This record gives sequence, structure tokens and C-alpha cells, in this order.
Amino acid sequence: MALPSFRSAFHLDRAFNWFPGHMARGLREIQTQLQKTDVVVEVRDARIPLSSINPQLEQLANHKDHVVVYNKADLADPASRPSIIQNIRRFTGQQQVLFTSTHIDRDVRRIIEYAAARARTDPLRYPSVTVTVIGMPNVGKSSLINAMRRIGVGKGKAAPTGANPGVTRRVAGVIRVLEDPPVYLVDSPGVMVPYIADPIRSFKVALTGGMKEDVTDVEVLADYLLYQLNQKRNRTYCDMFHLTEPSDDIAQVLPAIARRIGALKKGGGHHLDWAARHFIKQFQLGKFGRYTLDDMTQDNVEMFFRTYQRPVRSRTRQRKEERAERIQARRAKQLAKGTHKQSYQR
Ligand SMILES: Nc1nc2c(ncn2[C@@H]2O[C@H](COP(=O)(O)OP(=O)(O)OP(=O)(O)O)[C@@H](O)[C@H]2O)c(=O)[nH]1
Repeated sequence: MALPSFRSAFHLDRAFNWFPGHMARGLREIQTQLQKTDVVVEVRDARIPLSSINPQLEQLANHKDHVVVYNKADLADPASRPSIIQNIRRFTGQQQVLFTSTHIDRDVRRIIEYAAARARTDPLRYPSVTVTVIGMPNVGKSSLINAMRRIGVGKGKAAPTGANPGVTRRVAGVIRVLEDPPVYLVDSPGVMVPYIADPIRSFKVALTGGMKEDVTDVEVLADYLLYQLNQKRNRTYCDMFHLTEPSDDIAQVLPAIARRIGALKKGGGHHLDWAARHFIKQFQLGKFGRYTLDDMTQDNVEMFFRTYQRPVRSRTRQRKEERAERIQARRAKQLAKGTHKQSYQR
């Protein structure tokens, strides 16, 4: 049987963006909180090692003792780890890079140990250590804090968690995670990059659960997931949804998923949005295997770091600036004319 031909690129005309008010406020609160912080734990998603970097947070954290934690490592391709460590060190100078899964105690303990080492090596300077946990939405900050508390002091959940992004909305109070030396953690709201210009980057963030569903289009996102699976020649979805052969056409795949999960409309037809949500959820649960969506090849990483720190203007800001430029140009023109008139009159 001839293999079906797959798309060689995914074409998108728009990016998803999500930056509600609580994130702008959260960023200001984090800035204030960092003044009272000894160690910053910046949590990112191991499945999107580049796309889960928020330059605004990174800049705030860079002035501090700062450790980068790639969480959800159980869902990411382990083969990408060496290139993540190497590239992050090379392009950001960041030496402390850890990989964690909140349900693997050994991983979580390494963060506690990192913070406790400050107090152990310099107890006069650090009679206790305060750690602030920052990062993009849904990367697992609160889950990590709860895991550290469970491991460090044997206590239950203190930070609310949830499958949807944006559960934590304010910088929280301190939570003790170790008695001796005393280590305290502070949770903070996930802060998204204010404006993501690159549609593919926004799709990766959305696919890994970092965007509120309302700002996305689940069927387009499901199509992007299908594209990703086919790129990697991953056929798991065929067995899962009883497809006889792989397809690159989401219009064929979504009805098959809908039939499989019983998302059928009363008068006939399929709930394609339910099917799309189910498809995406399976990816987020790791049912298609472990994925690192960002291309970690040298060229791509270099390109990312060359452009990512440039402040990206939102469309509104861009329009305002363009308008201001037009007004200025018009005034300059009028002035030139006026000057000409004046000199003529003189
Ligand atoms: N598989 C896996 N899931 C995780 C891990 N850490 C967190 N999660 C799940 O990811 C989801 C988000 O976790 P949270 O801890 O609420 O994330 P957060 O970064 O605090 O989210 P915000 O409130 O948006 O800032 C939850 O459903 C967690 O169960 C991990 O290491 N592995």
C-alpha cells in the first residue's frame, strides 16, 4: 500500500494570544516579590523548551540566584535533553538546568536541595531561604510546590492546581517546604508572553495546555496536532480511533474520533469540537508518546535566541506607533512647506 503524502509544512495565518489583566498585575507582583527572594525557580515546559521561555520573567530572574526547571519531563522526548542543556547554557549562560516530573520524588528533591544548599554553605547570610517559583501558565509551578512540600515536610497540598491554565492568579503567601534549614516557597501566577507574533509558537503553547481554550480554535489546533503526529510518522492515532490508514486530513480524522467517543449529534452529524478537544487531551496526557515540539537543532535555537529578546509590539501598539509616525511625517512635511512659504514670504 502506498504511503499517503503528508504536508511538508503547516500554514497558519494567525497566532493565538492570551494576556489577561491578572498576568500584567502578576508580573508587577513578581517584581516586588523578587526583592524578598533568595532563589528564583523558573519553571518551563520540557515539551516546548524554547516556546515556554518568557523573556520578561527571565529578565527579572537573571538578577537573582536562578535555576531553570524543565517540568513535565515525563511527557517530553528524553533524547532532546542534552541539546536543551547545551543550548540553554550556550545562549543564555544559564548553568543550573534541571528536569523534573512532579511525581518523581528524586527530581523534585533536587530543587529543594539546590535551595537548602544556600543555607548550609552560608548560614549567616541565609538563616532561611525564600524561593519564588515563576513561569508561564500551566507549566506545573503549583504542582511542584505541592510535591516539594510533600517530600520536604510530609504535608498535603497547599497551592491550588488544575488542568486548565490560569488557576493561580496572585502571588501567594509563603509555604514551608523544609524545616532544617528552613526553606520557604512562594507561588506566583503563570505569566504569558504578552504578544506572540509567531503562529507556530502560539500553537505549541496552546497544544501543551498553556493557553485558555477560549482564545484558541480547537479544530485548527487538532489539525496542527495531526500534522505533528504525521511528521513523526506516529500512527498511534489510527489504532486509537479505528482508522484503517493514516490521514493528513483533519476533516476525515475528527469524524472518526467523534464516532469513537460517541460525540454524535441527535439529528445526525458529529460534534467536531468535542472530538478535537479529546484528540488534544490525549496528546496532553502523553497517549501518543513523549514529544518535544520545539526544534532543538543548533540553527533553530540560534535563530530563536537571536530574535526572542526583541520586544514584540502588540497589534494595538504597532498601530498606535504607526499612527504617531504618520502624524510626525505629516507635520514634518507641513513644516517643510511652511518653512518654504516663510522663506518665500521673507
Ligand atoms: N504529566 C505531568 N503533569 C504535570 C506535571 N506537573 C504538573 N502537571 C499537571 O499540569 C497541570 C497544571 O499544573 P499546575 O501546577 O496547576 O500549573 P501552574 O504552572 O501552577 O499553572 P497556572 O495556575 O496556570 O500558573 C495539572 O493538571 C498538573 O497535574 C508533571 O511533571 N507531569
